[in-house]
Amino acid sequence: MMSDVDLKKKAVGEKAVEYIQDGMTIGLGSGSTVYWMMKKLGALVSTGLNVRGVPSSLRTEKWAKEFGIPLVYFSEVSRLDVSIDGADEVDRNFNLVKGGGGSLLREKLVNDAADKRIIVVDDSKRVQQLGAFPVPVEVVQFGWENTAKKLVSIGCEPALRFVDGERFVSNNGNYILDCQFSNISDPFTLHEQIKRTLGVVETGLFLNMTETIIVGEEEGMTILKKCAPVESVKY
Ligand SMILES: O=C[C@H](O)[C@H](O)[C@H](O)COP(=O)(O)O
Repeated sequence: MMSDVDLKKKAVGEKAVEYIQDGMTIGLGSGSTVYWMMKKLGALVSTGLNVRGVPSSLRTEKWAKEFGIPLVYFSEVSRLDVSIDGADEVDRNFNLVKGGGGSLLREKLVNDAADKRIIVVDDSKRVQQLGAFPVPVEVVQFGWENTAKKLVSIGCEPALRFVDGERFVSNNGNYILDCQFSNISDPFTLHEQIKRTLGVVETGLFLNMTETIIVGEEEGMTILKKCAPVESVKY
């Protein structure tokens, strides 16, 4: 049986597919919420919807192939019509923490190329202020220990990510440092500080990178849109 959280993820993932129209090129995000969007999208493709997707991770690429979603190389498209992605935290200013699954760099590249960016989350991801979830920071492997020390000096506790007892290596061949800050009052300044650190490739702070957030709740969902009234969908 599916857990309550999984039911919420499934509901918002499937809802996001309503934003997709025939002929669109779609940025396919990563993670367990996006999985449901892709499954539904695959079903629509099998009944004739004509779309193509750019995957933001190898796992997403695998799912796309499994669900029959046609893919196109990122290098072959200049813009995407829409991107649909998950997040680890969303604040009320539409800023996000992403990268819990380690796909932040490709996700940022893909989302940045989209004309419309939709985020799908369950309500446990909504926060007053970013930072309870440690900010994933992708760093080059060479000299990562020194990069980590530099990050300590800007006020965080970085932890090298391990998965199944092994050092996690991103799809780009880099390590991830999960950086716990005690308080992220200004995510924009923090992002710039981290980016200026030698050895850092990208941060999981996605700032001003979405206009629509679909939040799955117990009895429905809330659709948050920048500069538009909140929509409530009840079951
Ligand atoms: O690197 C992973 C991504 O940023 C995911 O979109 C994020 O971690 C949310 O994943 P999930 O939908 O599985 O909670």
